[in-house]
Amino acid sequence: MLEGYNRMIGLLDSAQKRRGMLAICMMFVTGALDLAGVASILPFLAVLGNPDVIQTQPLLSSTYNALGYTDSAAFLRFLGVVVFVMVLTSIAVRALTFYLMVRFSRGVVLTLANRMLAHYLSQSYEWFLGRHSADLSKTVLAEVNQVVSHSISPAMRLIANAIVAILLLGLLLWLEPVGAVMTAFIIGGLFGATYAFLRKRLLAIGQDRKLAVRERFQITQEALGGIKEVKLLGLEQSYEDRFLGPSRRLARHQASLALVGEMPRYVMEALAFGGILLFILWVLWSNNGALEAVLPTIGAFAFAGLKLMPTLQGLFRDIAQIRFGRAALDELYDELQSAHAGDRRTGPRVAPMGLDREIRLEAVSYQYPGSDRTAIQDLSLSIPAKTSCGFVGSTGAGKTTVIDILLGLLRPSDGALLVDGVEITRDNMDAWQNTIGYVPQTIYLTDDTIAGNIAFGVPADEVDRKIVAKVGKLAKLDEFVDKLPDGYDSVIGESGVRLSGGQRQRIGIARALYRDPAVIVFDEAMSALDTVTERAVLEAIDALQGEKTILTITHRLSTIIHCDQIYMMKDGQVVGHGSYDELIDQNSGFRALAEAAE
Ligand SMILES: Nc1ncnc2c1ncn2[C@@H]1O[C@H](COP(=O)(O)OP(=O)(O)OP(=O)(O)O)[C@@H](O)[C@H]1O
Repeated sequence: MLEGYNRMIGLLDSAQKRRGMLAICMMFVTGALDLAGVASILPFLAVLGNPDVIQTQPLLSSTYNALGYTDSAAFLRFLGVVVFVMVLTSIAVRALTFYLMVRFSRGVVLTLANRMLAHYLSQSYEWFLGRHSADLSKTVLAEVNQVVSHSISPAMRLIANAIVAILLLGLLLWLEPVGAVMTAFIIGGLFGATYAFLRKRLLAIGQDRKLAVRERFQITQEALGGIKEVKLLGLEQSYEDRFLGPSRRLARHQASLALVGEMPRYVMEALAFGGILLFILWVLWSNNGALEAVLPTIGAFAFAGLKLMPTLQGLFRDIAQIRFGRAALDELYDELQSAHAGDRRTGPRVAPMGLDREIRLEAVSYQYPGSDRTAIQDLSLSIPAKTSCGFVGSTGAGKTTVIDILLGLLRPSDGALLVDGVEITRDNMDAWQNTIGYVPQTIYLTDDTIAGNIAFGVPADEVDRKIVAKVGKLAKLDEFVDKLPDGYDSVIGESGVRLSGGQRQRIGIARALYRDPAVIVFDEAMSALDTVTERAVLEAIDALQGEKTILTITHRLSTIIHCDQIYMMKDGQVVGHGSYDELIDQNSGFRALAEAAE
């Protein structure tokens, strides 16, 4: 339990720790005011039972005289008003505490979710290769809520309620030590035994809840992400069935937790009722049946018991919730502790380092994390500035890995990436990456205008229209855009103009060109295009020859016919190098590829 508390504190920043302390204090004040309400009943009941106590009890008689009362009925009314005001105040403070608590917990959800997302985004690209994106979404969107509602909030209530319970028990002890000790033993024993019995089970269902939530995220992402295949293969029912399993488990565990939290209440109500009856009889017997003498004690005991019951019930429910929430808390905490930060770009955009002479890979090897073989072995190559270079090879040859190394997304396990003779390290990585424009196989379009999509990531009011028009022309996008009623302001994406594959690809090229990079990487960018569209896109690329350094990886030889040099790859190594014609002459593997493509 203590370790759990330490972990929760570790998740909060210092302002939240302060606010959390304030909320706990307020919860305690609420409890204490409740207690004061109970205590204020005492004199009221005493006077109600026997008005003579006004004279015999020193505190009552001095108040009575100080306030100038002459009539005990009027004084009783005054005591009634005092009790009522106490109760009202306690209700008002309770409402304020509730508000503070809600604000605090929502605030923690907000900042923790942001912190989690920032933490993920700051991980290296390599780190993401071993992760399932549904899992990361789950932690940011669901687990943060879970940790706040089932760990942090109950833990705070627990502290405040524990103090109130101790005070209430103290009051009972003062009123009637034997009865109080018996009450503490019976109720404490009941809760203790129930918790001991359920401890392991609570932890287990908390763990399985986490797995069920993960499965739900994965199934949803799979079904909606691959909707085309799901529809074509008629997999709707199968996904619905798969989703039902974890959903049922989740519902069952939540219901179990709610039941566990409430369980002792029913037994306790029966016990408390019987206990109070027994207590009255016992107090009467020990006072020889003088009811009015013991009425205040019985009344206060009953009231304090009435308050103590929900407090202890709340304590038990919170302990059960914390146990149930432990799996999610541990996951979030470990997640924040484990992965290292450092790949995050902060501050203003660094100026591109540019490229004057060459990009060079020197004896580079790369092994994917968790893989037992090297994807790239001892690879050396040189790409002069302002030339074009193609990478070909069958699937699994290592083309993507080489490009990811050139992009600085993967760090060589051995060897180095040099740009104009300078090794690319963590320190100059931003400047190198800002030198590159990247065109992937599938262009990710946002629900924005064409101009917004070209100037991807630039705030709308900072988009440079002249550059948009210039790169649009270079990417051969202008013919299509000129026909649209709103031109570059036409909205595309989910709610706008539908685009063909070639048009998407040309938006991708314009996007890569927007920041005027010295290097452009085409990563299978033509694979999904038909040959006519490919030719049109290639014309756009041709226009860049001699201006930019162009790197292309592809399966299709037609894409790289005009490249200045081509690297043919196999099993992570270069097995052929030269111009298209040279390779056709000299490399049988390349010839076979070319023949297969015809
Ligand atoms: N994330 C990964 N984890 C482990 N091994 C990987 C990973 N990605 C690729 N590999 C392995 O590295 C080798 C090179 O893969 P790479 O993706 O670079 O080839 P490629 O030539 O680009 O293939 P394709 O044309 O199919 O994209 C392959 O053997 C592949 O199985």
